[in-house]
This record gives sequence, structure tokens and C-alpha cells, in this order.
Amino acid sequence: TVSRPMGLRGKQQQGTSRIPSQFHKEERVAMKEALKGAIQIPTVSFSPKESNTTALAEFGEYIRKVFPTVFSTSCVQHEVVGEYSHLFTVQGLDPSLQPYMLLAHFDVVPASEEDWEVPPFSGLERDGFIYGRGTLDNKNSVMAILQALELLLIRNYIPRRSFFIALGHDEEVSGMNGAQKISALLQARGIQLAFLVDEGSFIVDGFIPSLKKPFAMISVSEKGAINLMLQVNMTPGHSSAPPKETSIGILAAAVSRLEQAPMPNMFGSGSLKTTLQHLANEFPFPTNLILSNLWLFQPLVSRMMERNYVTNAMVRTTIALTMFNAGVKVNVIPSTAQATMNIRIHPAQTVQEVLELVKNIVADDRVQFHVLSAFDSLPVSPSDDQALGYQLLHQTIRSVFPEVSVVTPGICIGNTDSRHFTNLTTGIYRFNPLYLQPQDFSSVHGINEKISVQAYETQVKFIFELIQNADTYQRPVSDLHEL
Ligand SMILES: CCCCCCCCCCCCCCCCCC(=O)N[C@@H](Cc1ccccc1)C(=O)O
Ligand SMILES: [Zn+2]
Ligand SMILES: [Zn+2]
Repeated sequence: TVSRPMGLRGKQQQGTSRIPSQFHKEERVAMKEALKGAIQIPTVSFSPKESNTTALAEFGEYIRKVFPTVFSTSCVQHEVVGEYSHLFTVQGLDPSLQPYMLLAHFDVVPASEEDWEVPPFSGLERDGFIYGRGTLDNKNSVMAILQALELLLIRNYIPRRSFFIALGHDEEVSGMNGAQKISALLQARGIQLAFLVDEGSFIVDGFIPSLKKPFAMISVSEKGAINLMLQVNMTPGHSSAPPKETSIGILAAAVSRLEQAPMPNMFGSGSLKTTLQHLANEFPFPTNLILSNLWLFQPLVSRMMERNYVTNAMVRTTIALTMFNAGVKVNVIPSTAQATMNIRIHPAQTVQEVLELVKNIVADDRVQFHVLSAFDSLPVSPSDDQALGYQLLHQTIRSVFPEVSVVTPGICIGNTDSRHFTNLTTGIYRFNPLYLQPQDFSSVHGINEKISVQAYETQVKFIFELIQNADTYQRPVSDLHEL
């Protein structure tokens, strides 16, 4: 499918000429150095209660220093929210246009020095790549958004459509103090957004072996989640005379049953089916035929999707055992054993349905269930011809990445700060304008996270174009006739 963005025409905004996304050599050097400096500030979120607050504050000082025009232009207002997060309001010339939001986060997950080829907070450049924690998740977006705005303002660009830039400081530990407070603040001000763009998907390359060409996936929803703790209490005692069953044994058997019984495959009622239908013609024979006839081959394709961890996560609710605690001494049988799991809910299921399934699989009354937190999957944002945010992303992908022939809606298997903004818009799109291969995906929250200098420049270019495209949008002619 060579899909074209509908409803957008490449017209210039009246009175303001389009600014080409070409950057001088000095600007390109400055932009990569600015990213390196951002990586060097260890803005680590360890837990909801523990983060490197010195680094979070330093980051605020840093962006003031490297983006002076953003902070000194009268059409841009800046506020600190929740102590460390940042909200920029860029006032456009035309108040009749509904504002949008660009969202990103600058906290990062921890990184242990010894496993990396280069120190994770060095921002070192090697063979055309900048290394470090946050280069893909998500300081690249934070810096690229501010960089693009800085460059537009330096060129005297005045936006027509107002927009917000929200930069969260605690996304990696749930976003309750950053994104959620920004959302509440804007709601109190009566703001409704036309759409919002956040992290969460990419131009994906090499995740499906027979698909040789990369394609852009814009995530229009994200999975729900449950953090669930299972606990077994039994009588403690001397290990020399053990009972037939212990708290540890009972709990281990319960979690093993969960691992052995995956949740049902929901391929038929999920967005991966739509994604694959968009991609059908990109596959060689006979896969193209199979994907074009899912009415017949759905059972086969749904099983194929289970073979890879990422596509498996797109077709079902997954359960990851992440913490297991019991016992304090080698000759003491402990009274309590606890296992904590992180469940990611497929949009076709609810929190309640999943909890019921889990209870039925565990099927042991001695196992207690403690729901630590839970939320359903996020609403599906529109991706039709009239969906402004989706169409603007589509248009911008086609102009900045002309080699990418397919743009498709998809689902984000992780959670993002964007989930705190459902009160402000129905158009939430998760897309990072970067190529992502399976090895890059492993580096996110893993080791040797890196971004190529060229990819970062392209990300800046993408946002530079997106902001201008948001100002030149015109409703399709067919729509106007209906008025
Ligand atoms: C046709 C199929 C093709 C396959 C495409 C493969 C695409 C792979 C792209 C995957 C991108 C996943 C990006 C996920 C971003 C999630 C960010 C994140 O880690 N968020 C945390 C947030 C969180 C939530 C709650 C508590 C603490 C943190 C997360 O754990 O989800
Ligand atoms: Zn992230
Ligand atoms: Zn992350």
C-alpha cells in the first residue's frame, strides 16, 4: 500500500513563507554537541520515590543555556511544573486554530558502567554515533523538539497554530509528578488539544524476517497494565523437619502455571491485524497472499506472530515475573513468599477479565492476590482521513523519509506519559522519527544505547517540518463542500 496522507495540501501558510529544513555546518555541530551535553547529565529515575534530583535541576539550567532563543522569545512562555518538569506554551498567531502538544521525557533508567562499551553518561561520539543512556529514550526527543523550535525562532518563524511542549521528569517511574501534573494544569486552564505526539513507536526495520523494507508505525493506542503481587503465608518452622509444602513451593508452582499458560491470542481483535493488512503488499509471495486473505489464514498468521517476543506482545496480554522474595536464613522455613508480576493488557481485554483468568490459572486459595496498580488499555486514536494529528505525521514522514512507503497505525506495547493526557485529546500519537532495528530495541533500557548523528539531525528536521505542517493544514475540499 502506497498510502498518501489525505486532506493535507502542501500549501504555504498565507503571509509566511516556508522555511527550508536545511542547517548550516555550525548549527549541525552545535546540535549534536547539545545532545551530548544532555546525555552527560545523569537524570536517573530509580523508583517513584528516588531520583537524581540534582541532575533533574541541572537539566533545567542546561536547556536554558543551550536554547537561549526559546527562553527569550516573547511568544514562548515557560513554566516549571512538579518541581522539575517543563511546560512551554508557544503562542500562535491564529487563535482559531486548536493547539497541539509535543511531549517527551528527560529522565532515564539506570545504567551500570561496567556492561557498556563506553560510559553510559559520557555522550561520547564514536564512528558517527553518540552513545549514552537516553540517546533513544528519550533525551533525543526532548533535545530535538527544543532544537527545532530554537532554529525556527532564529529564522524569525512565527507559528500560526499554538502548541505546547511538555517535558516530563519522571516518565520512567509512571509520570505522576510530571506529565500528570502538566495535564491537570492544562485541564484547569480549559485547554483542549487537537492532538499530541509522544514517544512509543518508530520506523521499524527487521522485526518481521520476510519483510525487507522498513515501515513507519504510528501507535494509536497502548496496552493496559497490572502490577500484581501474589503472596503465600504458611506456618514457619525448622528446616530439619519440613512440611510437604512450603510457602515458597506453593508460590513457585503457582507462578510456573502462569508461565506455562499464556493468555489467549487476541490477534483477530487487535490492531496488529490492521497493521499487517496495510503491509500485505510489501511481503514476497506467498505471504502477501496470506496477509491479503486473513479471513482464511488468520489462525496461521496469529500463530506466526507468537514466534517473536515483540509481535507476541502485540497479540496477547503478557505476564512478566519481575520480583520474587522469600526467606532470610538457610535453615528457617519462611512464613511468607511473595512474587510480583508486571502484566500488560491487550486492548481486547480488561483489567477485571485478566485478573479472573490469572486467578483461574493459579487455582489455589492459599495464594493471595494484591493488585498494586492497574489500568485498562488506552483509547484508540483516530487514523482516518480526518484525523489531523495522524495525517500531519503521515505527511511529514513522507516528506522527510521519502524512502518509507508504508505508514500504518499500530499499538505501543509499553506505556508512555501520553496516557496522562486522555482528558485533553482523543488524538494521541506515539511516534519517534527514527529507524529502529531489533538490536536498537534491546539497547533501550539495555546496554550501549546510541543514536547516529545523522539520525538525530533527521529527527530535528522532522520536528522542524512538523511544526510548519501543523500551520499549513487545510481541511479537505470534500469536507468544505459539506458545510
Ligand atoms: C508488524 C509488527 C512489527 C513489530 C514492530 C515492533 C515495534 C517495536 C517498537 C517497540 C517500541 C516500544 C517502545 C515502548 C516505549 C515505552 C516506554 C517505557 O518503557 N515506559 C515504561 C513506563 C512506565 C510505566 C509504569 C511504571 C513505570 C514506567 C513502561 O514500563 O512501559
Ligand atoms: Zn521513554
Ligand atoms: Zn524508557
